[in-house]
Amino acid sequence: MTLSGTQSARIALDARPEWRNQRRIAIKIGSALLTDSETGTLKKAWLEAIGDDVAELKAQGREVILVSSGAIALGRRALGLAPGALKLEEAQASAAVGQVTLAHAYQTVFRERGITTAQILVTPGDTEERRRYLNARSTIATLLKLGAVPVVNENDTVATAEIRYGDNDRLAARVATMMTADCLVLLSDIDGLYTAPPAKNPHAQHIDVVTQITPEIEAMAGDAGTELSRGGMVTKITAAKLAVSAGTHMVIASGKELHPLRALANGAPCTWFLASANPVAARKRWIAGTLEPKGVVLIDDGAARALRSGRSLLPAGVTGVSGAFERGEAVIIRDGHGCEIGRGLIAYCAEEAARIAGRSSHEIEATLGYAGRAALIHRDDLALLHDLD
Ligand SMILES: Nc1ncnc2c1ncn2[C@@H]1O[C@H](COP(=O)(O)OP(=O)(O)O)[C@@H](O)[C@H]1O
Ligand SMILES: N[C@@H](CCC(=O)OP(=O)(O)O)C(=O)O
Repeated sequence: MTLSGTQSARIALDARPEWRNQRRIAIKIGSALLTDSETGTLKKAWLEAIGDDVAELKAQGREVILVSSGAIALGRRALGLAPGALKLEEAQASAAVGQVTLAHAYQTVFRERGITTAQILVTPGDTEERRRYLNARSTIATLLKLGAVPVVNENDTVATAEIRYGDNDRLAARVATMMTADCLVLLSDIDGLYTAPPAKNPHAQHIDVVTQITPEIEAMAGDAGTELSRGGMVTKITAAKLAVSAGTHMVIASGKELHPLRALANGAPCTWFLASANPVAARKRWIAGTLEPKGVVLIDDGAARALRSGRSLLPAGVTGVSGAFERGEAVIIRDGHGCEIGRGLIAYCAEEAARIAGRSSHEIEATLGYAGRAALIHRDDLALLHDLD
């Protein structure tokens, strides 16, 4: 049976995922939390408290990715722009100024806690186009492996109206799903979703858990955004749809008080949107079922055994390549009998893949003239038939 929104509101709190089981966590921080709307400056004490919270999460062995807004809000005041709506070019100029302040503030506060931060500026193309998606994913994965905290924002200075997210809620959902995060936390000025916009509906009720995003749930969001914050609840629900369909839980929690992540761990009120699958399984299904394969890679028996035991596909095990594909596109992998054993996102275009087929990884540089990735298909980008339900 499908639960409606109001039924899901009555689901017992024990339906919430355990906070302690969330190993890779993306956290979105909105402009209104981080900046003072009167002075257009950073709220230093708030950022210090987030630094403490993230340090605690990292000490528990978790990986943290921050998606932080605030560049436009910080930059506009420095440029002397009057309050009110900004033209696109003014917003972009403000972001160029404010992003420097923002990145420096994170670097300073986190360094005091022994944490290295890294700035990642992305456009929708970087998270959605296959070729660039692999680059963004692999850079962020490397930073996480090395213990750093990536601080992501949209590359507002170059993104034009048609090709930008515009709000960081959806950007955060894309980043979280691209990184197969277990959960995405949207820190907001409100402690979750209510049955109606609370400012206009004093009797609106708080919703603890959403198991399915029905039209009834979507209708609960009011108008989008304010001058300082772009999305309102509308973009948060869109973000929730993106997240849960890719296996990432999403939670909306209040960031108004200091130490909001500690509060979340201690059971503060919030709204969880539940994903039905885990993010790794959901990504494998996406690779296997959603993407249209653009080519075929034939592999030998040794490579087939290596893949089945969880290894990446190296060029040495490839006996043939066909089709026209770009780096990052999906291909079918067939064994020596011509049977499909799985699909994957390939790290080289068709022409390059054919040239390195059968060669060992250390010959890649001499063959192609540049040092590419050792694996033709990384194990994280593989979906083998025997792994799928
Ligand atoms: N059904 C709803 N439940 C909760 N908040 C809602 C709802 N509909 C609209 N809102 C508004 O959405 C706001 C949060 O979004 P927003 O201002 O964009 O915050 P942020 O800066 O955190 O992205 C709330 O303060 C509230 O006014
Ligand atoms: N990329 C923009 C953020 C835009 C945005 O989504 O703001 P918010 O609604 O505060 O999360 C900036 O840094 O100003």
